[in-house]
Amino acid sequence: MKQEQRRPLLLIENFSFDYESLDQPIINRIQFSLNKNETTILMGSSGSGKSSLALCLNGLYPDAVEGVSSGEIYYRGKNIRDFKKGELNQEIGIVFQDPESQFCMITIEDELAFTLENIKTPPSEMARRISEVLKLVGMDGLQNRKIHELSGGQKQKIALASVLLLEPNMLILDEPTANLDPVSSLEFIQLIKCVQEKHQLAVLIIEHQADDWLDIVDRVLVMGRSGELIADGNVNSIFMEKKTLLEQEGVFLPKRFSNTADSFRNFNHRILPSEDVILTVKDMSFYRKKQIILNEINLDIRSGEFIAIIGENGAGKSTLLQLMAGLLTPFKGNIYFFDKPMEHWDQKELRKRMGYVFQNPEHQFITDTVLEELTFGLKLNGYSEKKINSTATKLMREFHLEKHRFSNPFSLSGGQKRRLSVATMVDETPDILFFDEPTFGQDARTTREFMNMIERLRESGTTIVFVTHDMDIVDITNRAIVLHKQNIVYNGEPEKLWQQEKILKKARLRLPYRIRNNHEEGAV
Ligand SMILES: Nc1ncnc2c1ncn2[C@@H]1O[C@H](COP(=O)(O)OP(=O)(O)OP(=O)(O)O)[C@@H](O)[C@H]1O
Ligand SMILES: Nc1ncnc2c1ncn2[C@@H]1O[C@H](COP(=O)(O)OP(=O)(O)OP(=O)(O)O)[C@@H](O)[C@H]1O
Repeated sequence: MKQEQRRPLLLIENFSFDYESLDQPIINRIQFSLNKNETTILMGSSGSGKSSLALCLNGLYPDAVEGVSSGEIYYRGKNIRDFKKGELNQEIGIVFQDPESQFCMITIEDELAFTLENIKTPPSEMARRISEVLKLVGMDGLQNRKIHELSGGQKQKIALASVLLLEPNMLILDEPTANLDPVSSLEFIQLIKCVQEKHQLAVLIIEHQADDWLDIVDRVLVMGRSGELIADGNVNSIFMEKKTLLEQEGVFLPKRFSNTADSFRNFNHRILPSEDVILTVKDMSFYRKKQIILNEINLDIRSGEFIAIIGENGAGKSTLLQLMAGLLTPFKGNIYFFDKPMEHWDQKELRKRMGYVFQNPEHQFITDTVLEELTFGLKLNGYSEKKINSTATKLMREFHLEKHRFSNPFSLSGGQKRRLSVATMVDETPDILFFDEPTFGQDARTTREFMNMIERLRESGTTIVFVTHDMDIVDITNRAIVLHKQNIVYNGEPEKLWQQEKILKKARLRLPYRIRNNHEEGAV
């Protein structure tokens, strides 16, 4: 533990918080302090209130939401209620779970300049500061790019850059590596370590999977489902002594503390794909604004396969997924679904036979309640009310959304949104399901249940295609497809991919934990 901790930077005393729309407090009489020069990780099951707490800590809540708080929070000894509007945001920088919600300008440069203007940086210094911070987050030279045209991982890096410009004393990062490729994720953690050490920051990281953070974390806090703080201590004391409690709460134990880290390995190997090709990508190229994204791609997908599309941030994974699902049209070449060119399919029929889960769940929501979201597709397909109700009830139970039946989808927690977006696509059994990073933001229990559901879908004949950055999940698929520089650079069994050091390196991938653990030396 680092020294220099006289008065806590942030002191939280008997603090509770309720959303007016919910019948019980989300945060329940919690008490802790955060210190200068200390890195803390906050864990807890999905929906336990971690993001809500983060927003209370930097003073955005309860004012910005229909909610009520009690108890006190002090920053450097001063009650946060007594800070002027906007003052605390400079002291406590927060990178939101959904970085998109953080941006107000069109280009990267304008976004960062806007932040600098807010803190009254002289215009003559702006270009230098922007260039420096972009270099720091690995986005050098991309000043003029439009933010909405960035990949998910690139957006996350810009959100961090924007907060770093404020030079805060405390940094709150809500699932900051969720959309980063494996190597960017490790680099990001190192970046946080450097920034933390250089400025002696207090850092609070909200994460479901603590593994890669362990070396820089001083302290672990865990929120329970009842909104109480159920654990507060150092890494060893929490993950060794409170194992059972954490498992009961559905919190991921870091793999080095867990006996079940390999549990996914038993999945899927007994379900063998058939030889029947259901989808073919033929000589397909795709451009965005004259820039080539995918070049002459050829690919067959067989019925019953479980496929992972992987590669570095911005490699074109989501683009390929959307092309295969008929949501984008190739610039050149063709895509055939059951031997019929995509453009000849009737859209309604196609949507019935294919499901697509977007990287950002919010892009999928079209109604005002969870229940309506779940029944929307079923109604379109003309099912009886009885069938619609029973399917919606089953899905809400399976995805732990019963309590939120009448909640607005946009007010759900990150993990709940992700579960809802998946649930709306599995109301029937389509021929093929495309998932863009379906497991990010999930706790251990919901990830396990999700993977069980994937197995059931495969048993009933659905082909599954994932975009993922989770190499332990890639490890249990039938086939890994690696994208790099507009091309497929690997297309085959994951087991053989793990031996291709050069490909792993250039595509910024890592080995799965089981292999890293077997030969720690030289592991990627
Ligand atoms: N604006 C809101 N209005 C009403 N309820 C909300 C709102 N935001 C969050 N909630 C509810 O509060 C609870 C806690 O949400 P929060 O986002 O804080 O959880 P979390 O621990 O960060 O979850 P996750 O790990 O899934 O991101 C959830 O049940 C959620 O549905
Ligand atoms: N709407 C858009 N307009 C222009 N360019 C875009 C648009 N969406 C994505 N791009 C660019 O296309 C490239 C591929 O993006 P894509 O989202 O397919 O990458 P990805 O491999 O899924 O990345 P990530 O892992 O970060 O989600 C990136 O360079 C991205 O900046």
